[in-house]
Amino acid sequence: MVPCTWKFTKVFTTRILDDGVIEEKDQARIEDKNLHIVFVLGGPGSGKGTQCSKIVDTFGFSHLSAGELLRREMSSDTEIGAMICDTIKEGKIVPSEVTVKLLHKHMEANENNKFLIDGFPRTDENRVAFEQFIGVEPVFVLYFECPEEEMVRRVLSRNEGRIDDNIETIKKRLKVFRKLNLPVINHYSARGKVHKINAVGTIDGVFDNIRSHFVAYECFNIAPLQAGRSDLIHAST
Ligand SMILES: Nc1ncnc2c1ncn2[C@@H]1O[C@H](COP(=O)(O)OP(=O)(O)OP(=O)(O)O)[C@@H](O)[C@H]1O
Ligand SMILES: O=c1ccn([C@@H]2O[C@H](COP(=O)(O)O)[C@@H](O)[C@H]2O)c(=O)[nH]1
Repeated sequence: MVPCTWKFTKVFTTRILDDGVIEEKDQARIEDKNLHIVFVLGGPGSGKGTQCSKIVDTFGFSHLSAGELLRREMSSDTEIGAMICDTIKEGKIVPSEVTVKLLHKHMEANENNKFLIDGFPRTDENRVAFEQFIGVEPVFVLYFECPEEEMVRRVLSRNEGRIDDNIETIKKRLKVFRKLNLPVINHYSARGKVHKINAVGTIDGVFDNIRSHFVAYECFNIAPLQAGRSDLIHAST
């Protein structure tokens, strides 16, 4: 599968506002966007969310943290919310169908076509579900390498009140990471898509290593697609 280049069409959503005014909003369907997806993977506390904010500011991607979307859904007073809560407390993985639907919903509602998907796919089953349902593979994958002691230290001092930031759950999350998440990284590694990032160092120092991968990608894959930028392809070959 290649980065998808389906034709661009629009759908119109109609909404009646409180004052009776009819609002028509044109929205690009996800199937019709020329998507550029980067998966951001690494163990708990390796710094994925922190670096995603910097990538958003510098390269104009939209950030979708699968964990954050699930935590928001968890606060809804529904059966699914309760199931997500139990799963997260145990450091286990929420069924693919739930997570992929949430990601799809947010990608469709967002006009951007460049997405950082943080903390997903967690399992091979997640990966296959995403590729089949969304119909696209990532253009590349960032993998944050960080020693486990450092990840534990960071998570325990994060102080955001998360139900899974305690030593018992962290041990379970690390086990799940080794067993289920590493095979996903190996899958993409075998396809030459993984950029390993040394996640130890200052936040700006780590970002310096990440930056070059986005600069190279934008230069060869995004800028040339924009009208009048084909000169960049020729200039660099
Ligand atoms: N390079 C760094 N050096 C020291 N601390 C860092 C660094 N990067 C992030 N942190 C801190 O470590 C904690 C975890 O970072 P962050 O939330 O970005 O990790 P994450 O990989 O997104 O975690 P999770 O998968 O558990 O959501 C935060 O408190 C953050 O401020
Ligand atoms: O795709 C996903 C992402 C996350 N989860 C669950 O959420 C927690 C927290 O995720 P973070 O990425 O660390 O914010 C994770 O331990 C899983 O329980 C998931 O099931 N599927």
